Amino acid sequence: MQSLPPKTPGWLDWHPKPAKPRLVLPPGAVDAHCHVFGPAAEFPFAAERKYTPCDASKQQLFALRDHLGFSRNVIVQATCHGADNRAMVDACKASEGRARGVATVRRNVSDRELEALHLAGVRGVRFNFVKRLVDVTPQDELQEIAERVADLGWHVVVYFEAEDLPDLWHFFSRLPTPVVVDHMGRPDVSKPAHGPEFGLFLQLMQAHDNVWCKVSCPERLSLTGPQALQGEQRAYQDVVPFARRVVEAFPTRVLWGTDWPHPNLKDHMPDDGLLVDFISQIAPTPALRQQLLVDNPLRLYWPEDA
Ligand SMILES: O=C(O)c1cc(C(=O)O)oc(=O)c1
Repeated sequence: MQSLPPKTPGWLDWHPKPAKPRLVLPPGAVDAHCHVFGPAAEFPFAAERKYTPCDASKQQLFALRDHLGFSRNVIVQATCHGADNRAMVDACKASEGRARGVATVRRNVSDRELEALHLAGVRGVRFNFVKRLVDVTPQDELQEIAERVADLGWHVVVYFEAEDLPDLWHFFSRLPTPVVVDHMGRPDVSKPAHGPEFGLFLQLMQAHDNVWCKVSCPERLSLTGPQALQGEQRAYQDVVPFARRVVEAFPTRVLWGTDWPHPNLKDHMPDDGLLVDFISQIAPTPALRQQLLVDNPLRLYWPEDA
């Protein structure tokens, strides 16, 4: 039997026993950002990966979905699988229509491969600019991919660090699809939510009505906590002003996701039930939560049901 690669040193596995959220989610709520990892024995990780995670299977993801009270998932291709979308596609196909996917593809992807991804439930591609996660793909290659997937009605998900937005602004501005920004463009939350750095991100959304934002990953962005552990209902206070600004300014273009199984967290692994409770701090009214968790993700991923 082939031996499996060891996890990256210091790797934190997902929370084994998350609480039941206190927040009652609206019917039809979508966890619009989560991943599957392997299982490595069935779906090996990519040679070019920058980390080796624990396994996080589709069955475990669907069990979490049900436990937290979500109806559907959007499964985003994780960088540890490179452009080998088999684990994500397998999960989408097994979901009985309750999961859509976001893939990673290279310039040489064929039209038939794109069609097969579409049939499996894929509705977007992910472009990653975070240097600790991927080697840079030239922008002309990404532009070409964006133009091809635009014809399928897909969108582009982008992941980048706030300090890189000035350099990426022009590229993002020209993309011919909806553009969904992961994790609020990773603001440095030690800087003010009303300051120039986050202001530039808000300007991007203001200037381009095809730009959407995932108000996700407070556990990744927070510097001072408190962490979503041990029943904490007011977790990640330092992230709240950022996410709340986006939700209130652009209520029709925000999405939320758990980011389960939370790759590369270094200091703690959040309780996913308490992460769901965090939503009430950033989308304080039922109307905002209906848009964030149901109406917006349906428009993008299940337009036939919207
Ligand atoms: O910040 C991260 O480490 C991270 C990594 C990945 C991935 O490896 O795909 O996805 C995410 O949404 C976040």
